Amino acid sequence: MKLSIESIKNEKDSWKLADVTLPTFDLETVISNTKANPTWVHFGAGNIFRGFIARLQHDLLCSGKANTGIVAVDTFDYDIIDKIYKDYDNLTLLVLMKADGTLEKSIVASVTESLKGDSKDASSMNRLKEIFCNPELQMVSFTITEKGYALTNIDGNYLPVVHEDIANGPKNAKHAMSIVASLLYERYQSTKAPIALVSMDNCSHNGDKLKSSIITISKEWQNKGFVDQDFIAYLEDDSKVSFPWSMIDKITPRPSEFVQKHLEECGIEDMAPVLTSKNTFIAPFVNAEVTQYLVIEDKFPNGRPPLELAGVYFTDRDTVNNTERMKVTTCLNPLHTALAVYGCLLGYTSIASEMKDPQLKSLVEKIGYNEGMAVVVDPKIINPMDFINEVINERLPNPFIPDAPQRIATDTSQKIAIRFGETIKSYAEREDLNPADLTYIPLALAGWCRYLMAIDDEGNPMELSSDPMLPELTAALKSVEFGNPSSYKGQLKSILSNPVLFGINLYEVGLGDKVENLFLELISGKGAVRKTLMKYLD
Ligand SMILES: NC(=O)c1ccc[n+]([C@@H]2O[C@H](COP(=O)([O-])OP(=O)(O)OC[C@H]3O[C@@H](n4cnc5c(N)ncnc54)[C@H](O)[C@@H]3O)[C@@H](O)[C@H]2O)c1
Ligand SMILES: O=P(O)(O)OC[C@@H](O)[C@@H](O)[C@H](O)[C@H](O)CO
Repeated sequence: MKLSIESIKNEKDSWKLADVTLPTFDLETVISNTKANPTWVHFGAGNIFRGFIARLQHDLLCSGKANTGIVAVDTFDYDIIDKIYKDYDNLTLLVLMKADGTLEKSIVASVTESLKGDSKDASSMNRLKEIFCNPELQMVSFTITEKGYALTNIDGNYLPVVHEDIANGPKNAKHAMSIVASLLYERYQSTKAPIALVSMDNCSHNGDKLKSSIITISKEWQNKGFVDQDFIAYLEDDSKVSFPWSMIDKITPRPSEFVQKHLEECGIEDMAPVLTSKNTFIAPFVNAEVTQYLVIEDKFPNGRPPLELAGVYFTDRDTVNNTERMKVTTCLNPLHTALAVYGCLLGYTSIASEMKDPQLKSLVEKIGYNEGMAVVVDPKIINPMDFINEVINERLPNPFIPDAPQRIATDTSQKIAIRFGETIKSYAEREDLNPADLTYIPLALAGWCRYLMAIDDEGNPMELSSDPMLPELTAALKSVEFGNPSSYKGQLKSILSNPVLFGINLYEVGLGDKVENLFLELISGKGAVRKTLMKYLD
């Protein structure tokens, strides 16, 4: 059987035999409700959206607590829409991987339409404009990766595409932020109805990041006379346009071959993953862990779906901030990035296997328990110690979650300021703490610099995961020779002093020299990465 609306309608018994739970709502009614009155649009139609966010609305639909679905949009990777959404009637086969190795399979059917945010695709863009002009639209959510919000490059100058969008005005916008700003301009011109824009990416203060990028573009358009001051006032009035903060957590790895095989053995056809031209690893199915947390600031000026009934926490901004800092800057994501860079250097392809490596396990324990926890604020709704214990003892070592350091190493330049810089800044702000006393966070940062040399610990060439800043970063390190520390003549200084990368100039807080010295140890020859880890962690 195939993943299609036709099949889930007509081959119910076969799906049951394959142990796949089917939607219990009337799909055609929900599709037509959403066509007429769309309430929720999501930008960034990738794995976490399909495996977590879409499932929440699906659950509300199944329990009769909602009657519209989600419109999924991609402004960046159109292959996802063509090959994964359109070809499978917007359905997702979700496979949750339990700690005992069993797989829980279901079909998520809450996505009723999938569109390309592509100025060359007039029909998609017209439909998007129509949706944004509909006063029923309540929320627009985002999982477009950290780099999706960035308007500037490593030097703080606008990216070429942003320059173009500013010059061209709201028509023909290309960057995700300009596309959204142009759609908001349509809404402003037509109904001025309120709306919430909810970033669900792993960025600190993600709502502010989204707001700042949208307002920056809009103000540039105002300077050029494309939009009026009242549009800016509309965006800045949070009773009209709100940008709630959020914290999202569910380890959602790239599609695994093991899961693909299992599904094919169950008789489900065409399950092969796709690596798109934009480097997205995606499949008709999504494999993810069971654990999940979503905490959202409750600021929805046009109402929202009752997602609390699907397990989402709605709370105030401070609580979201504290949960987000706990997860993204201390208890999960910094540990992930440390495992990512050292895992790649040491030839690992599995996070769970890395957790069996005594030095790597110790590294994440020291970063989390010893260094990060010192500045964590208890968010009250989730206990930080319980959370980190679950991450270190259950989630990361779970052998059934097929996560790889190579996935997590993607776009590290966009994440390092959030994952480590925030803790360093907190140390700098505290009277009783000194960033220069940190050891394991600098070891992770030096590991990333060593990773950028694209040579593994055996001295073999190593493929780097994609990252928009790789060209500049690898060029800066080009003259550093593996096995020859004397070739190091301060090539890291421009990197380590760049607040765009670390959120702070590392030399100003006494960490620049420390990272340089650790880097020298890590480049000293074959096996130097392992030797350095043993020196600091055994
Ligand atoms: N996968 C997880 O475990 C997980 C968990 C929590 C949060 N997140 C957040 O979600 C984000 C996406 O994760 P995913 O697993 O869906 O990744 P993915 O690779 O499956 O999908 C990435 C999505 O982002 C879009 N995108 C990428 N670069 C963009 C750009 N420059 N402009 C606009 N859109 C862009 C892609 O088109 C795609 O839709 C992460 O970066 C993270 O912030 C992921
Ligand atoms: O998704 P990214 O690229 O921000 O980061 C990679 C992982 O650290 C991340 O996806 C985690 O799996 C996730 O944050 C867990 O909730």
